[in-house]
Amino acid sequence: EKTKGMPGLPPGPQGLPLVGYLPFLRPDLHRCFADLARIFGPVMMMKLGSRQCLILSSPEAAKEVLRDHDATFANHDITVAGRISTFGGQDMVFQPYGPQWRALRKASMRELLNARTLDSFRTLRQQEVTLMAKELHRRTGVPVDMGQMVFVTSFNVITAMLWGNSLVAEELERIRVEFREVVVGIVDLLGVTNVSDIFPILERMDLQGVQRKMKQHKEKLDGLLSTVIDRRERTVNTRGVQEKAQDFLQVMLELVKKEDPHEHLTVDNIKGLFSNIIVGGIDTTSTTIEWAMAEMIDKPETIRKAQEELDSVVGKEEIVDESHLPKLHYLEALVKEALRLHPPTPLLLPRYPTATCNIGGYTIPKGTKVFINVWSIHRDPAVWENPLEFKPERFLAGMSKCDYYGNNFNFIPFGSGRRICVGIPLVEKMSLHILATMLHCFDWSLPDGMKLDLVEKFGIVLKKEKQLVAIPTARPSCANLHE
Ligand code: HEM
Repeated sequence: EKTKGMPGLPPGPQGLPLVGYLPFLRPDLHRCFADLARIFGPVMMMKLGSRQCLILSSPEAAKEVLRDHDATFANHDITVAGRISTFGGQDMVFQPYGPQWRALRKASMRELLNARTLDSFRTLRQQEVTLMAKELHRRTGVPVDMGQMVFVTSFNVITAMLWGNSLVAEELERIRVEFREVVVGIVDLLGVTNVSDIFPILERMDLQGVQRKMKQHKEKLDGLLSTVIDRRERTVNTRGVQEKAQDFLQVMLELVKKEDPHEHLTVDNIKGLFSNIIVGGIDTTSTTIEWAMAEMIDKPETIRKAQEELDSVVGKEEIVDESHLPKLHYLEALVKEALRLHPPTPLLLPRYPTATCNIGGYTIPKGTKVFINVWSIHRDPAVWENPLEFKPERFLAGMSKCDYYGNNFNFIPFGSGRRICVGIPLVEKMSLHILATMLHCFDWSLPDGMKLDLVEKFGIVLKKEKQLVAIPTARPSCANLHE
């Protein structure tokens, strides 16, 4: 297809009139796209319903979009369910590239996710990780649902940073359980291919019930966040200005009062942002650690190497703290290798161009939905030697300079460019600290008769199909847990 002297559209599979290629897609979308890219190439286009979709599967093509044309592709594509879950798109992820997005991003970076502020929460993270280790110690010899354990720890770390201890213990416990249900529910629904997105004309009919279910989750989330905000407002009012809390919620609430449009935020902006951080940060981080543990249990020599490093850096009988993390090079390589083989967001967060442009020598019409298949880029044999093998050493040798900041397009688990994930500094600390503690304090084995599998379940977050259950056995450093 050619339009007015411009190059043609990228190649791609032919679909049917009206529905396009939709009826032929498999549920494991990342693998399905990868299989098709082997036929049509790394810049591939297909129609899904009324929507033109571009699927990019090579580092070069990703670089064109995320670096060379970053400004044109600086918007995340919002879905009907995404809009509901983010208070009408009032959050950061789905905010169009503009002043409101800038205000949210700036506030998060300045007040929460920069090195200095993150450092000020170091003790808090230590407490939560130690609590996890104590809990695991109590369960020595008993099967533990690893994903759930890490989810609770990540939740405690992140929410304590967001709103400190505004809630009394019993209330916190209740809220934590409800939050987990809501987060899991929202993440699941965000991964559903919703007919309402493909045929906007059908949105009102909500044929799969996705919108109805998402509204229920959003109502619950709204209630939970309102409780947290409400408690804070009351605490500040009764205690007076001098005693007000210094956490992220407090800073955000002050921005509500600002009149300068470059700083002003609404309460829905705060709820949307908190929803991004909780929904987008906790499940992704715990999934990463679950995959890392699963791969390591499958390849026990990796556990042995990680424990040797920990014993030498931390000391056999000491407890890991954050000052050890920069010296744990093998462990860092392990996390990177888990993120390579199992990128938590396998198709990143889809973007769209705000103007018609040229990618890979093809015309990409304005508004096209763009998927970057990071899962297939991370397994591309042209880029990675033995790509299906879990081999952390590759990040110590040839790929040692690969970081998380989207500069090397062979490895982009957090995206790249101006919409790159804001949570990277926190993920780096949390994932290493949790994993280091799990491996330094315990040996791990599978329950009798249980076979490990590494089967994925596609969704907006790529999880293990079956949760990982493993049995901890105490190592010498556990002796220090109860001091
Ligand atoms: C392993 C864990 C995580 C992974 C793999 C991940 C991945 C991603 C990806 C792929 C994007 C889109 C990037 C792009 O379009 O180029 C993103 C955006 C985002 N992430 Fe993360 N993320 C993780 C953890 C977190 C955490 C812990 C937080 C919060 C503290 C967070 C908050 C966000 C936000 C707010 C955005 C939207 C940024 C924007 O639109 O400007 N993420 N993340």
